[in-house]
This record gives sequence, C-alpha cells and structure tokens, in this order.
Amino acid sequence: MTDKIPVTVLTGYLGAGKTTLLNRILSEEHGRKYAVIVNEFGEIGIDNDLVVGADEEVFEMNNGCICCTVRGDLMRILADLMKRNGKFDAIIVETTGLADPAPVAQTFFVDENVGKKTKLDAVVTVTDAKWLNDRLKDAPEAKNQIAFADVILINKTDLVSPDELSEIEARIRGINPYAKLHRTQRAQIPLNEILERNAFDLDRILDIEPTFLEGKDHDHDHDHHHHDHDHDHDHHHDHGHDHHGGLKHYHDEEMQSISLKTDKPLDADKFFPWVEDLVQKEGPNILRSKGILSFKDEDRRFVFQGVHMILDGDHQRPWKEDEKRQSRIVFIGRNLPEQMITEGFESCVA
Ligand SMILES: Nc1nc2c(ncn2[C@@H]2O[C@H](COP(=O)(O)OP(=O)(O)OP(=O)(O)O)[C@@H](O)[C@H]2O)c(=O)[nH]1
Repeated sequence: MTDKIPVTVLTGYLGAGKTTLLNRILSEEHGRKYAVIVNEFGEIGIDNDLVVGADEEVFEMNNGCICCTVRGDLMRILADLMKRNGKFDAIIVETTGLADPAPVAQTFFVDENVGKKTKLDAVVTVTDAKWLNDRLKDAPEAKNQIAFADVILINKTDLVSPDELSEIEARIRGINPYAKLHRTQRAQIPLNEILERNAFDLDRILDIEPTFLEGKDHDHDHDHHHHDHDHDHDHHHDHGHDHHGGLKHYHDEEMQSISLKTDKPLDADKFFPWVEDLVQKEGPNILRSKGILSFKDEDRRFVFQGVHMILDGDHQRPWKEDEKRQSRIVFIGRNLPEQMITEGFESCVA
C-alpha cells in the first residue's frame, strides 16, 4: 500500500478569495502534481475557466450544492483519480462559497473507497475581512466554514482598518480557537502553510459534530431545476436538513443565481456603466458576480469580478482560435431583479 493522497478542501464564503488562493498555489514552482476539483453555484461554470496552470487537470463537478446533490459526483471523481494512482501528489477541492464543509469532509471518512486511498489533509477557509461580519449574521454556511477550518486566511486585509481587522480576528477566534490564522492580501501565503499540513483533527470535529462519523447512507437528491434557456436561474433548496448521517446543514433559501450569455460581442461603453449602476443599486443583494466577456474590437477575454459593489476585472489572454467568443456572466444573491438584470445585459450588446 502506498501512502494515502492528501486532500485539501478549500472553502470560504462567496467571493472571499478561494480561486485567488488556488491560482497562487498552482502558479508556484512547487514541482508537484496537483489534481484540482471545482464546484460552483450557478449554472454556467466560470471558475474552472479562471483557474490557471495548464499543467493541472481541473475537474468540474456538476453545479449545485456539493454537500447534497453533488457529493456523488465528488466521490466519482475521486474514485476515477485513484485509478490513475501515482499521477498525483495531492488533490485540492474548491467548494462553492455556499457549501457547508461538514458533509464534504465527511466523505473522506464515511466512504470506504475514498477513505482507503485518500486522507483529508486540512480544511482551509478563506474569509473576506470586509464582509465576514455581515455574513456571520445572515449566512450559517459562513460560520460552519470557520468552525470546520484547520487553517483560516483573513483575506482582503487591504479593505479594512487595523481595528476592524482585530475585531474580525476576535470573532473568528470565538468560533474556532484552534485553527491557524493568517492575515493575507490577495491570498498571499507560503504554500507550506496551506498544503500537506496533516492538520485535520477528527477529535476536534467530533467535539463540534458528534454525529460526524455516523450514517453511511447519504444519497439524497433535492429537486434542482435546470432550465435550458438563455438565462437560467437556480433557486436553491433551503431548510436545515439532517440526512447526512445526522449532520445538520443549512442552505439559504433565498439564494439564487442568474446566468446570462450571448454570442454577440458586447459594447464596453455600455457594459461598464450598466454594471456599475447595477451593483451600486443592488449591491447589498448581489453577493457575487463574475463573468468572462467578449467585447467588440477586442481580441482578449475580459474577466469580470464583483463582490457586492466592489468590482474588479481585466483583460486576460486572447481568445483562442477554436474558442467560441461567448460572453457569460453570473449574478448570485438574494431577491435579484431578474428581468431588469436580463434586459440590462441584453442592452449591452454592441
Ligand atoms: N481588495 C482585495 N480584493 C481581493 C483580495 N483577494 C481577492 N480579491 C478579489 O476578490 C474577488 C473574488 O476573488 P475570488 O478568488 O474569485 O473569490 P472566490 O472565493 O473564489 O469566489 P467564489 O468562488 O465565487 O465564491 C476577485 O475580484 C479578487 O480579485 C484581496 O486581498 N484584496
């Protein structure tokens, strides 16, 4: 028997900086071979397109909640990876910002096949120093992500004052006194603080989740509606449910995503004023937005990112010859004015 392959679970609320951290890990000269598994909320997969590193193999799970519908997918991908023994030094799983890490972590203990070949190395949680306080009030996932963490990054320290930062740190410590804490900007941190830590502590988890190891029967599908249409939306399931071996976890019933796409080039002079205005007005409800955009007279892809009203974006690599120049954008939030967003986006076509 060879050693078990370490698995790092990257978690953190919407927009906290998980992909930024992942890209940092993958861009470093590590001389290791990582397999990356991503899962996101919203129907158009954007994250897998934003992960750098041509060398790495990126596996995209079906979209949806990793802790419920997608867990079977995670097990299947892991099992496939294990068949290619020796090809990977480690596996990194990036979960959606809305995932509860408990059932994800549980997979490595209750699924025999997975448990034989892999071991959960650490749960690494990225937090957004600017928005964490608000999310602790209204998002139970955010709190669980902290409670379950072995390593916590307090990211985006540039967006808060030193006093606010101390307050955030105290709140995190209140939820989880054991995790190793790091303050970061753009998720800048030495790799060895994240990977191959051997940090996951089952005893501590059993303290906070006594039923963690119980119940191996956890197939349970929620109805999930997918409309194959130009603009899809995904009203997520809700309610605290406890079918994962007695583990309770919660979903935000109001959280929805709107995915839009168009094959027609966009006009940058229309798009930016529109989206800036939109997030100014709807920022509190729009928790996350991101997109890959094709502007007219522009050969490069534009990557667009937003967390509430803070927008970010830049031109990336050129569109490839065989790549469809399609603009895709996703908005995730509560009470989203769907029609207004859909029409607004359509009006940005050049
Ligand atoms: N100001 C600031 N922005 C940051 C920092 N780290 C990341 N960002 C920005 O925050 C946005 C979200 O970062 P991501 O890494 O995509 O976040 P994520 O957690 O992967 O997001 P989801 O997968 O959608 O939940 C991007 O626009 C980043 O450029 C930071 O330290 N400071």
